[in-house]
Amino acid sequence: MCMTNLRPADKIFVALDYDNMDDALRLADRLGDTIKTMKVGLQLFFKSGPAILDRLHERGFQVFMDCKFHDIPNTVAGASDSVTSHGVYMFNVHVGGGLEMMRRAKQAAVARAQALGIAVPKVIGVTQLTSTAKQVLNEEIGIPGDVQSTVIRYARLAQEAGLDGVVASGHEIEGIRQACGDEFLTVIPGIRPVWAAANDQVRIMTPTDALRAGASYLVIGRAITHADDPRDAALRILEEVQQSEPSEGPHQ
Ligand SMILES: O=c1ccn([C@@H]2O[C@H](COP(=O)(O)O)[C@@H](O)[C@H]2O)c(=O)[nH]1
Repeated sequence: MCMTNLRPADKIFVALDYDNMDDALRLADRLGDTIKTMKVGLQLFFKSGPAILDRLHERGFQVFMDCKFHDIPNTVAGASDSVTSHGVYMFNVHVGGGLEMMRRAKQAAVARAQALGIAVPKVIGVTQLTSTAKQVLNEEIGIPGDVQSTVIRYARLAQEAGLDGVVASGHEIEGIRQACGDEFLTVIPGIRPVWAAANDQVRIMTPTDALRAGASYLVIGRAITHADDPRDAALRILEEVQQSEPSEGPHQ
């Protein structure tokens, strides 16, 4: 699928990082006429269980299940089978789990989706978290060199395993596209409009710059969810990115 044909709003995933389903659904409902995909992470999932996926699907949203599986191949295959049975649009695994783990995740997703006659979810590899700085990578995690080189190496590995794309920061989009091609998805968190706080994110980029760099999708949480008026913040972000994509005129 050519991501460049998507409307800017369809490239934005809103991170529903809430501790209860009511707040999550309230925000989703406020954005439902604009945003198509909601991201469910572990905080919300542990409180709501799979019911949150059903409630979002009933409302017509696609779901990116951000569970970041990282375990032995057999366990990740089982988890991938289970998450696929919920009809999610996308889920992710850590590239650090290795080739076999990623291959098994993808195979399990394909097998379960085919058995159910549903679309195969996009399986995405997490490279290095956007909260990770070079110093942390080198001195705590123990990987030498710059973040960009590691992210690109991980992206190549994810592609070799048959994954559909990777999670990375905006700063690595160009390198990933050069290494893995334009069809390989880049899912980009650490997105911060100039008017939003960085919080715990380190490798940040504005929505406009990330889309200009070729991001397939942007993941945006607190810039929207912690705003005084989350809907207004989402619309402001959309206005900013639409101005940077003049060719998208008819969809705006
Ligand atoms: O490297 C990563 C991987 C995942 N995330 C997730 O994205 C959102 C970002 O939220 P913000 O509030 O916009 O910072 C959050 O749910 C993370 O778990 C990430 O930030 N970085």
